[in-house]
Amino acid sequence: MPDPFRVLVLNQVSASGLKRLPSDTYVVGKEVTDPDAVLLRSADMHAMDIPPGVKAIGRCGAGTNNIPVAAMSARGVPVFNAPGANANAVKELVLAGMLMAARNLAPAQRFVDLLDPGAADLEKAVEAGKKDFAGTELAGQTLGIIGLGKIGSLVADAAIKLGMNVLGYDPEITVDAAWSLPAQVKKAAGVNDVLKSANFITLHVPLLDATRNLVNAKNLALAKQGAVLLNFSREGVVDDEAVLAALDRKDLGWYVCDFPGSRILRHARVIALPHLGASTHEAEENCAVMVADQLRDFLEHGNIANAVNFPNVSMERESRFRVAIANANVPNMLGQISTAMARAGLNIHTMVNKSRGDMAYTLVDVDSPVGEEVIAALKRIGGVLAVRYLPQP
Ligand SMILES: NC(=O)C1=CN([C@@H]2O[C@H](COP(=O)(O)OP(=O)(O)OC[C@H]3O[C@@H](n4cnc5c(N)ncnc54)[C@H](O)[C@@H]3O)[C@@H](O)[C@H]2O)C=CC1
Ligand SMILES: O=C(O)C(=O)COP(=O)(O)O
Repeated sequence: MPDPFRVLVLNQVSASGLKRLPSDTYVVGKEVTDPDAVLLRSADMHAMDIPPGVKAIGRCGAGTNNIPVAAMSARGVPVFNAPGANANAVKELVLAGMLMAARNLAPAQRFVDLLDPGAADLEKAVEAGKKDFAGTELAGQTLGIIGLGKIGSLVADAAIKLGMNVLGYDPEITVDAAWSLPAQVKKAAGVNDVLKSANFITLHVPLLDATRNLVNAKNLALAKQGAVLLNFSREGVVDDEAVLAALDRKDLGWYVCDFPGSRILRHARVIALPHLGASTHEAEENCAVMVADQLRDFLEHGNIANAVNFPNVSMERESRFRVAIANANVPNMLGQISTAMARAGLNIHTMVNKSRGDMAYTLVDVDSPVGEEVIAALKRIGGVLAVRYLPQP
């Protein structure tokens, strides 16, 4: 009986997902030591000393900016995520955010909270107060969407159905995402174009060097007066100081965001939520199940689906003896790998090799057991980052 896989869990991950890792072959929990894999949501792994035995990381969500992806790539460790699994939850909260801003729901709620429940003129006070919270309807307004991936495209679809005009910008849109966009979405030339034209601007990009401070003092100066900015993306995508200045000048009407950094807390025109975008039972379950299944397929069979730093590679088992190799995407790796196997008298039954950027990944099924010396020889090949032997009973 092989040793069970050990999976360290860093956040509150849905039990439905954890159940996908059977207790006879997995030890899963928050106190697990010497883990083979880490499952998490938003815990910050940048400062963490990631144990050398970690073979995979599973982010039960979309964004991986909390994980040192480049360092994991250098170790040949895939970082899995759950594309689209929480997109509907975020879309619905974006709609809520637009409505909260358009209808002044936050100050209206505060007004009602302060009414005296015992007052004889309660109804009169309600009717007198409501004029301060009159708003606008969404239908007919223009929504600008920056980032048209899993979330952005769902937001576009919902906004069109609400009667909004939609303007989208995504310089790296995938073919699949482009196909899933409603035909009515108009293409913007850039962030400036979106800011100039939209009454509502919503951000759905990952936090990358290229997207840090994507919305800043320079482009906020172009915003339509009273425009509403929604940030369900990440804190660093927006320059908070610039937003505060734009709110104070009344250039922006509202800032709705899911990341209540210290600078924006308690501003009267900021609607801040505690990173709630993906916090629905459905999204938590979808993400955890998707990532746990991907992690299991990788740990047990070496197959890779939805790793942000690896190609998708999957191969049906054609023999009981499989070797999985992560290597740099440079010439002659396959030649060296097959030579090392041939030297040990191993016959390759079938193999698959794919690459993505600097990373390549190879699965090799051989006809007979693989000795430790072969695995050691494969590890010694320059450019090989990680080697795993995955025999089946
Ligand atoms: N508030 C919350 O709880 C949640 C926040 N998020 C955040 O939303 C982000 C997006 O999530 P998904 O839509 O699922 O990811 P996705 O990967 O499907 O879409 C991201 C899109 O952004 C585009 N993009 C990249 N750089 C861009 C740029 N400079 N300008 C315009 N577009 C650019 C990409 O081409 C891609 O189409 C995540 O990376 C995460 O940071 C995601 C889920 C929940
Ligand atoms: O999926 C994402 O990128 C999110 O921001 C959701 O984060 P969470 O899983 O709720 O900690």
